[in-house]
Amino acid sequence: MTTKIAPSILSADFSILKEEIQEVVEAGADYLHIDVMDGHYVPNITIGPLVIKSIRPVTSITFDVHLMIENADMYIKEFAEAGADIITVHYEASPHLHRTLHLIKQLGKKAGIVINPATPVEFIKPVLHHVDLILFMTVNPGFGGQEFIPEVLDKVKQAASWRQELGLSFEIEVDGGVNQATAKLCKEAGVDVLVAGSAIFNDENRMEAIEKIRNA
Ligand SMILES: O=C(CO)[C@@H](O)[C@H](O)COP(=O)(O)O
Ligand SMILES: [Fe+2]
Repeated sequence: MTTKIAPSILSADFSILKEEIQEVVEAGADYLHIDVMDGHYVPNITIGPLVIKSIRPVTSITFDVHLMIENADMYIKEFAEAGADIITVHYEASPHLHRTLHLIKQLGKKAGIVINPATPVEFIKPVLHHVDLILFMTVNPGFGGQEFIPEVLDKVKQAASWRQELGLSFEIEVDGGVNQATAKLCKEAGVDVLVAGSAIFNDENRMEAIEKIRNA
């Protein structure tokens, strides 16, 4: 199966966000990765449901919404109604994971769980049956343009092997520092979806940037 590419709009030019989105969609993106940061869970503030709602009519591409917020349960319905397709919550910020994942699914959306580079993959084993996607952060969340942390790939391999053993079908996604070189390592480890922000939006030729990562 070919690797899916999810451009992260965190690195887009927000003054022309509509055009930036249209460009990566036309260039062959599979998902649009949307980073939501609250200034509490991570030291940065980005976009909320209002922006997602306003870009929803621009494209029918899958909106992959990465929540880096505290009290996610309070806002999930709003993100679902705004147009999210996949809603991913941080293990580290979700004290009642089963409840949170159930809430996302009840709203008819795909449920994802994300763990930081230093969080052991064993911590999410109890919820593997309840997720559609596992996102492995390959940088510490908060900013684009950081350096890839290769140790995370051992966790990716472990998740891929559990998936096979348990007969599950969740997707494995990585996020942070993905470029042509690191994409190759990710693919070898068993990654299905590569998020890339700066490597795509800092390249004038978005189609070429996407293909370089996809075919790494
Ligand atoms: O969630 C995050 C950062 O917290 C990411 O989605 C970044 O937007 C990835 O950016 P690059 O590392 O690819 O530049
Ligand atoms: Fe992200």
